[in-house]
Formats: sequence, structure tokens, C-alpha cells
Amino acid sequence: MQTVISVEKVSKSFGNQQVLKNIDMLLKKGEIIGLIGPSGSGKSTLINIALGVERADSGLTTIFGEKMPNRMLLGKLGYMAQSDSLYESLTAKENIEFFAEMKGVDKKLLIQEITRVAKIVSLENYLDKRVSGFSGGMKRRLSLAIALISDPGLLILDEPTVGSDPALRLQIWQELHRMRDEGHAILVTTHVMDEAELVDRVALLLGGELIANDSPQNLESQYHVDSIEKVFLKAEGELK
Ligand SMILES: Nc1ncnc2c1ncn2[C@@H]1O[C@H](COP(=O)(O)OP(=O)(O)OP(=O)(O)O)[C@@H](O)[C@H]1O
Repeated sequence: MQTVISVEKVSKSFGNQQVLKNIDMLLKKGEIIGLIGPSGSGKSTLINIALGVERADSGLTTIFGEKMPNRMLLGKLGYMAQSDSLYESLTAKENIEFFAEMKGVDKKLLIQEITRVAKIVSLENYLDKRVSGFSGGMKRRLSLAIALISDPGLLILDEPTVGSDPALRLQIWQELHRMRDEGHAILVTTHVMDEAELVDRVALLLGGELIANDSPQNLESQYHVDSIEKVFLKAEGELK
């Protein structure tokens, strides 16, 4: 399978704090990787380095075989950051429209595309409402809708389901699985351990190192436990 994100021997320090130590990670087409780790373990830093927003001290990262940042790749990539960057004074529809135009979506297909992505996150009835009146969860969902514009080959989602209720989480995960089955590559971070059971591979960052990188089933049998939550606790030394 084609490699979509390649991270090779990446290290990064902020001052004298080493956040990432010699990280290797591959994300392939048709695969969902769940990047998990305690708060402050470097998940966002690793994503920012892969996206070319942050510079690694050493090592090499590529996306679709190209060094980032690379404008040519923007249309193939959907990114949802940990904090929403939305235009509060605009409506949800105007926000999606703005980003869709930036991504070069054909004007004739714009309405169809807005409706498609809004439906996935159950915001189709709020399209004409201003974002300033949205709850935190609604803003997360709008950010996810924006990341899904033009069905990108790679999705990078930092905590996509924060503020979503269980039914909506299920709907979002069904959509992620559908995209994966169609051959998209997805990198997702989450603090919700139930969600880590739904990925193809769990990448566990701890103490600056990727201490596990395998399917949820393999990790559970390796750690002799029955959930990823327990793998996580055991790896952290909390569970005997
Ligand atoms: N620009 C920066 N300057 C200095 N320190 C930074 C910077 N960015 C991140 N850090 C530090 O690097 C560490 C990793 O941060 P990062 O945001 O990557 O963690 P995370 O795993 O994404 O956390 P969370 O789960 O809370 O989002 C933290 O200790 C953070 O304070």
C-alpha cells in the first residue's frame, strides 16, 4: 500500500525539554492510525512537524512523498486543528464556502459539497446561523466539516469528536471508516479510549517515544488486557 505520511527518525526539543525522540511512523493509504498519549506527550507537535508548520531538530517527514509545507498538496489534505479557526461573524455555510473556495472546489458543485459535509456532522439545519452563537461542540463539528471538503486523500484530525454526543460520535466514526474503506488515509488523535478501539493501528506516545504501534487487538493481547484504556494505563505504569 502507498505510504501517505512518512516520519523518519524525528526528534524535537523545546528549550531543554525533549518532546520527541527518534520517532518513526508510517501512515498508509486505506488506514486509520490513532495517535494517543498523555496530555503534553507531543501528539500535536508530531502532527505540526508532519504538516511542516513546526521544524524538527532532526529527521525527515514527507506527505504523499513530498516535503512539507507544499501548496500543491493542500487540496489533497484535510486538517482539523485542536483549536477551531472559524470566522465567528459569518454563518456556518459562509465558513464552509470560504474554505471550499480556497481549496478550489468548482463553483457549480459548491452547494452540493456544503450540504454533503454539513450532513456528515449533523449541521445541515444550522447552515444559516452565525458561528458566534454556536456551542463548542458545534464549532468542532463545523471544523470537521471543513476538513472533509473535497473528500481529501489524507485527513489529519486532532481531537475531532470533542463535544459530540455518543450518537454523533458513532456517525463520525462511520464516516471515517467509510473513507478509510475507500482508500483514504487518516491520522486521528483522541483522548477517548473507546475510540482508540476503532482504529487500525494505535500509535502510543510516551516519554517522547513511540512505545507501541500496532492494531488494538495485538496490543491488547501483548499487554494481556481487554481494552486500549488498560494498555494505556499499563504502559504508563498505573496498572499492574
Ligand atoms: N511552541 C512551543 N514552545 C515551547 N513548548 C512547546 C511548544 N509547543 C509544545 N510545547 C511543549 O511540548 C510538549 C508537547 O506538547 P503537545 O501540544 O505536542 O502535546 P499533546 O500530546 O498534543 O498534548 P494534548 O493532548 O494536551 O493536546 C508540551 O510540554 C508543551 O508544553
